[in-house]
Amino acid sequence: MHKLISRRILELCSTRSTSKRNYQVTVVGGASDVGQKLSMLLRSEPGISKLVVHDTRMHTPGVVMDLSHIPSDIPIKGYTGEDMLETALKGANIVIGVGGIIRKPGITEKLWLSANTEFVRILSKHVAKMDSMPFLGIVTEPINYLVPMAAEVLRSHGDYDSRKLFGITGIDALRAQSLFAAENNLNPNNCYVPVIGGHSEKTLVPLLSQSTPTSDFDAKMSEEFTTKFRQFENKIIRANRGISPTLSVAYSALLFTRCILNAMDGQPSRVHAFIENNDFGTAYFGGMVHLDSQGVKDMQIYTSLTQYELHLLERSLDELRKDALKGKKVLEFC
Ligand SMILES: NC(=O)C1=CN([C@@H]2O[C@H](COP(=O)(O)OP(=O)(O)OC[C@H]3O[C@@H](n4cnc5c(N)ncnc54)[C@H](O)[C@@H]3O)[C@@H](O)[C@H]2O)C=CC1
Ligand SMILES: O=C([O-])CC(=O)C(=O)O
Repeated sequence: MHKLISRRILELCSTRSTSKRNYQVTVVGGASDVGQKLSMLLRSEPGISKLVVHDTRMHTPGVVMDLSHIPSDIPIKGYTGEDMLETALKGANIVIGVGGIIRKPGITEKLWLSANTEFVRILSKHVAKMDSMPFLGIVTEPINYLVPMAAEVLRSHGDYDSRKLFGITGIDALRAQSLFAAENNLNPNNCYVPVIGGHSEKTLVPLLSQSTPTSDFDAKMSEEFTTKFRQFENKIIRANRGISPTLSVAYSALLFTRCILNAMDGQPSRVHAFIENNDFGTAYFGGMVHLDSQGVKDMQIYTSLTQYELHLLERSLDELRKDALKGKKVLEFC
């Protein structure tokens, strides 16, 4: 039964929206590397009635003009500068936050963190002022504490609906799927490995015990898989000469948007994301989220985890508690 569900999850998330209704999607930080790629992918996504690209970068109009030369029946509009953020958000059903700063050589951890915190703080504050809360998906890192921080800002500035706030973490499931297929010499399209926990080396928990197809990894192989999987982020940054990945990240944000479009239309939909969830003794948790037209319905629960997976989960929860606290505390200094 579980295997069938897993396969279905894959089908659902990669199925294009067949939406007959129309929805506005606003990409904030849309002139960034990830934002441009995501906007290009969204340009031909059915179910979107209007694509809005917002960024503080002065070349944003050029990015929008470039995108407009890809023939599409989806109108596209661009806005530049923080004073235009309110206008860019107006009417949005889905808002994707992909701004801030990318990790790259010369950018210190402190600068990276403060720029990304500021980006998410400003975005959340403006979203809180909207007439009704749109679906808000955050790509900006570190997700483990910027999503809890966004919730705090939304709560203190307006009507906050926790069912509509998501950290976009589909990249983790895509990486686990690709690695599992490569290690087993399988077609990735037929593989699935659930990933729970958070979006950082110490909090990612791949569940090989729940894989499709069933894994015959012994304990040592499972540990090796987990280590390799958890190091993917650093490995790709190193291979990219110090720069964060953008292609697969944009693709995972496309899948996220698609799943939300399907859910808004009342179709069964599930998405891999980091959300407010108290079920595991921490305020926020990531995994496969079941959606309905109002947002989060519940999160997939897995049984029969191995001792090793339970140990990883315990350690992950400790870290997630600290990250959520950091997210709340960081606002005191803003
Ligand atoms: N969740 C994930 O797996 C990953 C997340 N990321 C995150 O995605 C974000 C974007 O990465 P890149 O596209 O490579 O960054 P980038 O450095 O190419 O661009 C960042 C963009 O954010 C814009 N921006 C900054 N403040 C803004 C504001 N207040 N309003 C509107 N726009 C604003 C900048 O003008 C710039 O265009 C980064 O924060 C990074 O942490 C990147 C890779 C993986
Ligand atoms: O933190 C970053 O910039 C990169 C990242 O999240 C990832 O590759 O999963």
